[in-house]
Amino acid sequence: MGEPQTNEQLAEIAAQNLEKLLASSGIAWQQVKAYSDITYHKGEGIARIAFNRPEVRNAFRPQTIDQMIEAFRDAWMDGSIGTVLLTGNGPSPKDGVYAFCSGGDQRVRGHAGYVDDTGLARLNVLELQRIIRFMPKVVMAVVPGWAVGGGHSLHVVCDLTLASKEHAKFKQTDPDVASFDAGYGSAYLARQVGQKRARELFFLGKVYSAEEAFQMGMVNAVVPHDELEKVACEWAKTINSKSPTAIKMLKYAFNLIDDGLVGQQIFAGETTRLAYMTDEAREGRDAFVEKRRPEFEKFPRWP
Ligand SMILES: CC(C)(COP(=O)(O)OP(=O)(O)OC[C@H]1O[C@@H](n2cnc3c(N)ncnc32)[C@H](O)[C@@H]1OP(=O)(O)O)[C@@H](O)C(=O)NCCC(=O)NCCSC(=O)c1cc(O)c2ccccc2c1O
Repeated sequence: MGEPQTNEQLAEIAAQNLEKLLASSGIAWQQVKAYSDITYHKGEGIARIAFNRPEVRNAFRPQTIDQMIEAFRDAWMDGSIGTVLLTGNGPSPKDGVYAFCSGGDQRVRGHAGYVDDTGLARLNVLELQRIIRFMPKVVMAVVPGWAVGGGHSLHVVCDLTLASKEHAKFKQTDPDVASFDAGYGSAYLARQVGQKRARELFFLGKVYSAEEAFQMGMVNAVVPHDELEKVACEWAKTINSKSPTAIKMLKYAFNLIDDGLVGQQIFAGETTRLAYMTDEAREGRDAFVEKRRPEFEKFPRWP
């Protein structure tokens, strides 16, 4: 891309790219908080959380994931947010290539994990996966470019994936760098694309286009690149127009069979919340507080 540029020039190009990207959605985004490795915006009931290290294909280091976890927890607790978009800013100011995420930053991989500022070796992307999986809101992966390694696994764990027709590329490099996501990244992928395809993805590490990923069943829609953010926000608005309880219970219902007792616990927890909202439950609580016998005979035994 022409002459080598200074870090300041690259930062300026990246900032301009981000401005264009945010404007392309048609949402009046509000920045929630400034971070070093991610960006976090909210608007019209949608949270947009993005990797912001485009010069390394949005590879993550431990602090990237710590920041992601903080943003996701905020979106989880914010009652005005119905849908979260997980994406990667770009393109790279160095060479114009787009990325969703290229997985763990191999430059900070130590002996036993990815080393943070305190010297601790971490695998905290697994915690982020669990938040995406267990939060009661729809999380949509918006894939503008490379989704690779641990970045591929993140799109797999999201509820939905939209991919750029021109630039999205899917690739599993884990065995190339002697790593393996033996949880959602592989086993849940097999639920989406079938056992043979999932094994092919991991064992061969080939590159798949958005269209191929769609045909396989791991992408919901292939979208012209310039419309990706806009379409993602349209999908989010449609989801947000529906019953929040129904969406939450459906997400947990879809998860349940693959999540074992944790899945049952989460689904059951939400049925407890619904039960707490009944007159029958209020009677149980009130009778205890008022030190009297609960009058449960008032309540029907629904067939
Ligand atoms: C993503 C690519 C296929 C893109 O190829 P391309 O040719 O377009 O770009 P370059 O290779 O030239 O990259 C440009 C620039 O970015 C740097 N970079 C890219 N990816 C990373 C990365 N992951 N870490 C560090 N740096 C990266 C690259 O070095 C270039 O820098 P320059 O300074 O030279 O400009 C291709 O880049 C690629 O294959 N990348 C590596 C993908 C990869 O192997 N990722 C790690 C997989 S393992 C993983 O992610 C993982 C993490 C976990 O925390 C786990 C936890 C628990 C279980 C499993 C885990 C896990 O598997």
